[in-house]
Amino acid sequence: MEIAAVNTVSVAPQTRLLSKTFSRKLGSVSSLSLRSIERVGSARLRVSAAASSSSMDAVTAEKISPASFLENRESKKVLHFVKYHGLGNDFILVDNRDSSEPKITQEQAARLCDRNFGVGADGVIFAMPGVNGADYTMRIFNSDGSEPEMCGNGVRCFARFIAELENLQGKHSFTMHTGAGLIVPEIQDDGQVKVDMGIPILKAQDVPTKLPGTKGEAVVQAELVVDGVTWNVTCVSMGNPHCITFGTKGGPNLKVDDLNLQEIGPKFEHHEMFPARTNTEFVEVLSRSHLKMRVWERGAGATLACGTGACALVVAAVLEGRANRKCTVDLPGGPLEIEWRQEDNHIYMTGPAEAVFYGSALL
Ligand SMILES: N[C@@H](CCC[C@H](N)C(=O)O)C(=O)O
Repeated sequence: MEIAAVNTVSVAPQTRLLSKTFSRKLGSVSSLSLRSIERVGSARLRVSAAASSSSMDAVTAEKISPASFLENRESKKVLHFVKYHGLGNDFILVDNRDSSEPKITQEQAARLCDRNFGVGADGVIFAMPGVNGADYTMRIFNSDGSEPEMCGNGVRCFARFIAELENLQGKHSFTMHTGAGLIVPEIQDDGQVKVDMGIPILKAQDVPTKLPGTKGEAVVQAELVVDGVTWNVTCVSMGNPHCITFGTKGGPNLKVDDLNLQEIGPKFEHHEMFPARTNTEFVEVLSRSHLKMRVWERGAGATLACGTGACALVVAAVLEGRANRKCTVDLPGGPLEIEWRQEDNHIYMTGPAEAVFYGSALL
């Protein structure tokens, strides 16, 4: 894949996403990076030099180059996107409301997610028409191209993306169909998004894990041998599978900063006990209402945050008697507020989601 630096491209006139409101909002983002991606033919991908500007208003009338971008910008080959992140867990959001088929393939998504040869992201999210009475459908491809059932940080980004597309102001909630069923995000007055993440799944075969149940059908503080070391793990599905550990058998409580995630993460992800692979959360208990975690995500590796992971680990901490039902979870990218509510058994996650740049890719 050949990379060529090209002049910064302003795609504002071509994208319907850049409403006046959106432009104004993006304008308030400091050090905004604008990128434009162009793939020419099948093998070449061009990435513009990232432009830093203290305000969107300063990014005006830039030279548009190369010519092939101009030629193709109105054609079907152009993919317009907006990049969002939730605590550094970053996604390319695609307005797919006119079709129930994703606008790009899983292979194309993996190429766009590449941090050296593409836009760079932990995944691509498609905002699609709703099914079964839901307002919208969310589908997501991981950065390796695989398709997970759910994504917590992605839901918050999705909600903010929909609010921009539909020009919704203030507090607003809607329903989303996902691979994990119906999910209900609510945008708060302060811009944070509170999400009803539904009921955690604990039955071993539904997580799925081949580990035998230790508390009825649930896998709680079970032993898992990884690379010759016995870890204690609890398995929870939030629609997608999670393996949560607070440390090794008989070992001290985890100090998550000391972990070599790149080495240990893949060994959990591909462990034979997880037939659908797994996300893994390594957790340090700071107090009964304050937990700290690092995550190795299935299909994406070490990320700065994982919303479903934060929910799953609070469930695990409660089941293991380590924490209360309402916790602050510190992730590498920042904190999330999580509550596993006794009354309805649902988990609620509250946190931010921000737009960071928009662009176009020629496919
Ligand atoms: N980061 C996400 C989870 C994304 C999916 C995950 N990699 C999987 O394959 O299950 C989140 O915020 O929940």
